[in-house]
Amino acid sequence: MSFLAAERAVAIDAVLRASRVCQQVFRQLVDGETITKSDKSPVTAADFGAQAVVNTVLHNSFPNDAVIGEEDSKDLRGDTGKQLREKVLSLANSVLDMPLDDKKLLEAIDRGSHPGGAKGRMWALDPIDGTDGFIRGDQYAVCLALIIDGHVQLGVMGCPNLPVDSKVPEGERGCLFVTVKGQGAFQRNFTSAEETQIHMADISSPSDALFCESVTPSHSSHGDSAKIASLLNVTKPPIRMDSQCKYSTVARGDADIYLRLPTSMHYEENIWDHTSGSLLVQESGGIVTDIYSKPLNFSLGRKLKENKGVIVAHSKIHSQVIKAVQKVLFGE
Ligand SMILES: Nc1ncnc2c1ncn2[C@@H]1O[C@H](COP(=O)(O)OS(=O)(=O)O)[C@@H](OP(=O)(O)O)[C@H]1O
Ligand SMILES: [Mg+2]
Ligand SMILES: [Mg+2]
Ligand SMILES: [Mg+2]
Repeated sequence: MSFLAAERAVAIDAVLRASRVCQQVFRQLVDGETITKSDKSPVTAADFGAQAVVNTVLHNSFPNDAVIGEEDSKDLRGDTGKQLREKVLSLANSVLDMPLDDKKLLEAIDRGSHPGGAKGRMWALDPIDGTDGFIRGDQYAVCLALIIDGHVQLGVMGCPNLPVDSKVPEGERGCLFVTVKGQGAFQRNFTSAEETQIHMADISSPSDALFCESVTPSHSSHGDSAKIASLLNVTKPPIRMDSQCKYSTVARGDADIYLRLPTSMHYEENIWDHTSGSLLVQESGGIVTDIYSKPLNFSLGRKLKENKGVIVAHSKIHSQVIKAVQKVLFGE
């Protein structure tokens, strides 16, 4: 059996089930069902349901593994959380083989509270990355990755709204991206287990590149990215897309550069916003660093404490992109 074959199969199963939860919620989502968290970001029943489902599936196969997950059960507890808790419970049970009760639901969600670190096996989970996109009906992703001794070894990303073939945007939607370090990057759809290897587009000059970046300007500076594009003589307008679908879009050759440019030097990126996506790009021919050209360091806890921003490009042009980034950000 190949390296991490069992983990790969379990992670695919977990992400497919969690994606079904998200799709169900979207069909039923009504105004007023979004909670605003203390950092002003949104969360829905689907974020909690997807985290409960992934953590339950992982626990059934790998009970000793730690999980670093975005959500916690605070908003689902007590009388005030009863209505949401019931909804999340019924959603989770609709895709699980063995039903959870209230207690097991909350426990499953809170198994995502691991602090992270440099030693051992730990899964990083973003039950919905791009919750803003999810609420709008745009792109979002269920992102799960396995980190061993501080290095991402396996990544699975479910993108329910992403067209299977970008040349047929109105065609079938729902892509699953799977990668194990050293084994390449693969795409399949939600309805068949057949996998196709993906590669970044072979590009030799940044001027031919297509950029992608966040939709929300507070997540990545649109102004700085326009200056970088102009310095690199890029003429095509950027693709704006929510979530780690940006990484998968670059990995399968539909865009060439992903820039995440800090809007504040105080913001620390969450590891779950980059774990599966960064391995996917590396396994399809790209380089992922921060704005200082440092590799992303996933061994320092729940945040990328020693990195600022993220710069993704094909290995042939990454150093030229970094030069332009540094010129615009630091005048170097
Ligand atoms: N200030 C700031 N800077 C950078 N990143 C931030 C910031 N604030 C929040 N977040 C995180 O952004 C995650 C969503 O990123 P996206 O690239 O999808 O942004 S966007 O939706 O396209 O605007 C989002 O992930 P989810 O909460 O999982 O959606 C947040 O973890
Ligand atoms: Mg969030
Ligand atoms: Mg996220
Ligand atoms: Mg999230």
